[in-house]
Amino acid sequence: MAQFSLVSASVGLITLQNPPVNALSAVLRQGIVDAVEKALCDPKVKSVVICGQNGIFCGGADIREFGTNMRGPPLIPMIHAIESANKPMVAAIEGSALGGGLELALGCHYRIAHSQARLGLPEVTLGLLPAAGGSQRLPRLIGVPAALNLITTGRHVTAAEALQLGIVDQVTDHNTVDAAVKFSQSVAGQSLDGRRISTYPCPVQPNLDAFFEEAMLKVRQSARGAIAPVACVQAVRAAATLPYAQGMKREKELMATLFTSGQARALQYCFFAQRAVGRWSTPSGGRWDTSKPRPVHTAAVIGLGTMGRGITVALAQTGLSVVAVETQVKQLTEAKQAVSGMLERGATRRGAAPTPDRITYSENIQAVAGADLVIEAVFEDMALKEKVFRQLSDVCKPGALLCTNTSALDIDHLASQTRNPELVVGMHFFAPAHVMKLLEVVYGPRSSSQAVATAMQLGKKMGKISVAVGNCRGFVGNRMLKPYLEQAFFLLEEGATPELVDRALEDFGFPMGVFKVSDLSGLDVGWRVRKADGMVESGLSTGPSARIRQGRRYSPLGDLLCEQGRFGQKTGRGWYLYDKPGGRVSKSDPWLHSFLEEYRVQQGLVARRVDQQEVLERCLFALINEGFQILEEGIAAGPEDIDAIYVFGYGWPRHRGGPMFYAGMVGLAKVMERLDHYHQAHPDEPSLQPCSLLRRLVASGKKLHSQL
Ligand SMILES: CC(C)(COP(=O)(O)OP(=O)(O)OC[C@H]1O[C@@H](n2cnc3c(N)ncnc32)[C@H](O)[C@@H]1OP(=O)(O)O)[C@@H](O)C(=O)NCCC(=O)NCCSC(=O)CC(=O)CCCCCCCCCCCCC(=O)O
Ligand SMILES: NC(=O)C1=CN([C@@H]2O[C@H](COP(=O)(O)OP(=O)(O)OC[C@H]3O[C@@H](n4cnc5c(N)ncnc54)[C@H](O)[C@@H]3O)[C@@H](O)[C@H]2O)C=CC1
Repeated sequence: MAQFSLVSASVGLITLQNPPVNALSAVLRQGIVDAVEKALCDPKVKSVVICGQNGIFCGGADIREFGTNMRGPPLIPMIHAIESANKPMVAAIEGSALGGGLELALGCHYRIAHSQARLGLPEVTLGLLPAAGGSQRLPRLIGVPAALNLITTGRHVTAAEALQLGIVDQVTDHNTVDAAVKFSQSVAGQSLDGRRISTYPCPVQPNLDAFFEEAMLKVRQSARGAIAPVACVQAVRAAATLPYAQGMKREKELMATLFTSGQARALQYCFFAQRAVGRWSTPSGGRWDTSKPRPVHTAAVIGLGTMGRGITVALAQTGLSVVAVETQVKQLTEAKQAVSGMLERGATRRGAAPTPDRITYSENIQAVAGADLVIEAVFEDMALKEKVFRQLSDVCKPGALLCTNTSALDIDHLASQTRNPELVVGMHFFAPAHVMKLLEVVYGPRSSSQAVATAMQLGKKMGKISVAVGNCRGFVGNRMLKPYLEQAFFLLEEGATPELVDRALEDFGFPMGVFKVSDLSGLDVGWRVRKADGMVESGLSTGPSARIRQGRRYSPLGDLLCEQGRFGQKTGRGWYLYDKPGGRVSKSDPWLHSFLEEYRVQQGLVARRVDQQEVLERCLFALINEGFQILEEGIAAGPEDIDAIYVFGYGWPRHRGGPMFYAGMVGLAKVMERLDHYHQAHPDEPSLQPCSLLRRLVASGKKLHSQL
């Protein structure tokens, strides 16, 4: 609802009341309409202030209403009524003014913001555009380039930037409502003619056609198939070229195409999934709302290679004291330099002071004795990790949490090396650890709920999307990656090229195809794992048995490349060619194509035409099938957990909602039918056999997601 009160004898104060973020639900919209009418009819009221309760102006339209039969007064006439009022309407912005919230404020004649407030039009991140006049008013207020930037990226701006851009009229460090009330009194009675943004001409944009062509090219490149950014550019173009009323018509048409789109549903699902994963639970009864995390003031990191360095930076940036241990002197020296460089660059980006003084370096594990939490990031070698965990168990103070950043190894086995296995969890960061948003918190059967709660809370403080998952080989993300990679290799054997497979995946929306990613992370990483698993036989034998390992189809292609010293970008050659070792730009490699042809001849394989659809179905459905298996085993608590992991850690296109949501969009029956089809053609590939949960869901007609 919206509360109306008279303050300072002549100011009508309208307070938006819909916790937690004052989203513009039907009830709130009705409340605003009623309160505005009251204020305009009351002769005692000379000016009006609109604010939000509990320190937040408004988080925008109520996203939960989308997709339902929306009732209540529509936003657009409500905002027009505010703008056309003959008494000054002032928005008092505290906390956030986002989406419809900012559009409401843009309908007001003046905007006063608290210095800590943040403003933005994030609709594009939900697959929409600012369709309550935002796409037409903002360019008129701040000019086309600045408005286009905010609308196509959805980024939030600080109050200071909003003032500089001209979105707000004043910024205060004091009580925003008091400041707005005073301000409204000072302008009461003045003409409002120059204050109605819809009447402003849009500032002239030089070289309009070229400007919008370039803008469209840019969003198409970065949107990777997302439709909302494209519609946002079209809407702003309408603002720049059409009178306001016609621009509004165009805004509405564009919104109509977005509003019911699958992409909007997927993006809105991601918004809630990102929040849902914070409400974790474990099979042993641990829960987010009943488990109390332990305080963490000092953290330690063991091993300062690629991951340890990033983790150290992320911890220091969170404000913790960090003890960083590395046994190799050369690595330690390099790590110190790298960490201070990363901290400096991070501070420059955020406009904050660097924080290297919070880090103590040591070559000796004894230095971690005072830490509340330790994260081990030494080589992926079980014997080494066992030794480190035994040492930690001896050295650390009682109650210290012992975490491992292992990508795949058994957490419970590591816990068994310590005196307090209940204090051991996985904290699986993703490279680069100070940048990537995802953190898998892996609990073993003996991990205490307090240990899980502590790691989850620390992840949140570090700005990560933390997802609690059970203990199995590869946990959730890497486990699902295995069948995906496997299918990509098989497709090469059957006639595809790395370019074809990557193109299909990139067209689907991944930032990089599977072979480019392999080149980036290093082909030797998987090779080492396959060797440790006893899968690698050196040299190439021929005949079908050469491609069967442990009773299932196996492709030695990756191993053969590694034997040639082709480790990817680091060696300048992998699935692609690079101009030098460490080069970043991939080129098609004729050698690789001849190699594939020779390999097929040697193996008696006849290349056939593989199309993009087969690439997507085999790679993605095999990955999704593993996701169902993971759900069935209870390794992930729900589909949101898997989807969040893939969207935030593996580049799954957000506008497709994550693999499990995508399966629902495609239709579970179709996914199962295609898997069955491919499994019949390839009976030696168990990852193509639909798992029993998928079969049961299809048989019962049940859905995995209530949104679908
Ligand atoms: C606001 C925040 C910055 C706060 O952050 P924080 O404090 O960290 O809290 P959170 O944990 O994020 O949130 C707490 C809690 O609140 C829920 N929540 C947050 N925002 C919303 C919201 N807007 N709606 C509903 N619920 C919300 C959140 O989920 C949490 O709950 P939980 O999930 O249970 O844990 C932060 O929350 C934030 O960033 N929020 C989102 C801001 C945002 O994106 N706003 C934009 C919303 S979209 C919008 O405003 C669009 C419009 O206004 C346009 C409307 C026009 C509609 C016209 C329709 C016409 C259609 C025509 C087509 C016709 C088709 C046809 O012809 O049929
Ligand atoms: N590289 C990646 O992309 C990711 C790696 N991981 C995991 O993180 C862990 C570390 O991986 P990377 O950082 O890539 O390895 P790395 O090889 O870059 O670094 C490991 C570091 O540990 C040091 N070290 C070895 N034994 C030590 C000991 N006893 N005490 C202190 N330091 C010791 C080494 O000298 C080296 O500097 C592995 O378990 C890996 O599986 C997890 C996610 C992603």
